[in-house]
Amino acid sequence: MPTSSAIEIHALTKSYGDRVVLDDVSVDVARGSRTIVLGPNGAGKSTLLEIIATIRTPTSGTVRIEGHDSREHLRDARRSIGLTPQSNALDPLATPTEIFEFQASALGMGRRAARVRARELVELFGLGDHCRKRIAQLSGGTRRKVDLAVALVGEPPVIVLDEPTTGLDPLARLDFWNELTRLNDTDPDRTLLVSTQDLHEAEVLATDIVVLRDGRVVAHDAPDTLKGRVGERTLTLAMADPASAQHLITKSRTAFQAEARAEDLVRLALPQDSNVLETALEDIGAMAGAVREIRLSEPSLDDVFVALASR
Ligand SMILES: Nc1ncnc2c1ncn2[C@@H]1O[C@H](COP(=O)(O)OP(=O)(O)OP(=O)(O)O)[C@@H](O)[C@H]1O
Repeated sequence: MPTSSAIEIHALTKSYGDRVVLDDVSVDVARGSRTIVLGPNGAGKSTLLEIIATIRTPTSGTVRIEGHDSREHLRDARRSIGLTPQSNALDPLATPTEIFEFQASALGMGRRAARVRARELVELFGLGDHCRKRIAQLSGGTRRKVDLAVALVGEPPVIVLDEPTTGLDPLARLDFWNELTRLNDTDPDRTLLVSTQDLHEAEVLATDIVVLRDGRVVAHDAPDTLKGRVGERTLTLAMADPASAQHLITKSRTAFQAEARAEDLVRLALPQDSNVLETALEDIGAMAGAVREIRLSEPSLDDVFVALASR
């Protein structure tokens, strides 16, 4: 019976000589998720992704891709996965169409099927104007799209991307993120596993986050759950005067507290999944004229990273 995990990693270890780079890593990546791997430089992100993509071998442990053990059933595991590597590895003198057709042939497609697939990918990624230019003539953002398209030639259900938007300008990044979410939205069973150093990228894309530190998994959860673990959502109100602040603290059914830095400020901690906010807003509504400003702040992935990824 198929499991709900697209990737199952069990007791994975990778050592180079005495140096342990991945230390007993066990993670299940949910099918259809966009799972982001975070961690400081040298944490082992690329090593983990490359082992999953079957281009490095582990020292011990197992990886299953869509149920295929990557040692015992390497061909099936490879067919289930597409990798967009960290650095741009495309032939600068080839055109996107040539690259797609070459990759399709390498996957065993006949010439006609390869041509059809190349045309589909040009269409899918809006590469019409670029498909006959050489890679060296394309912008960084367009090259990254070609990298992603290459990973998709064989329509694998799992796509692995190692730091996909490094070096792209903000608009090209936005465009690339749209492509990634679209891929996932159009096929809810398609799984994306992405490593990044960019916490904004993680914020935009992640349905799940894995935090690696020193080759170990120190957290694996939904972004909001991780944020809830390292901090709390807070409602802060600036009241018209200290008397109104005091009035709200005494009258509200919720636990508003005075803010030490100013007498007209009050704050309320908002636990996840509770109706404290609803109650607080009703109480605030009753004295709306006395409220100057309302601010809702949440812990961010920066807070998660600092708390979990740094030593
Ligand atoms: N072929 C190798 N031989 C020896 N050590 C290696 C080799 N490849 C990687 N390492 C070491 O393994 C550790 C993890 O490297 P890896 O590239 O997986 O980390 P990373 O989290 O992707 O880092 P970054 O964010 O800087 O890309 C690093 O200390 C690196 O020096």
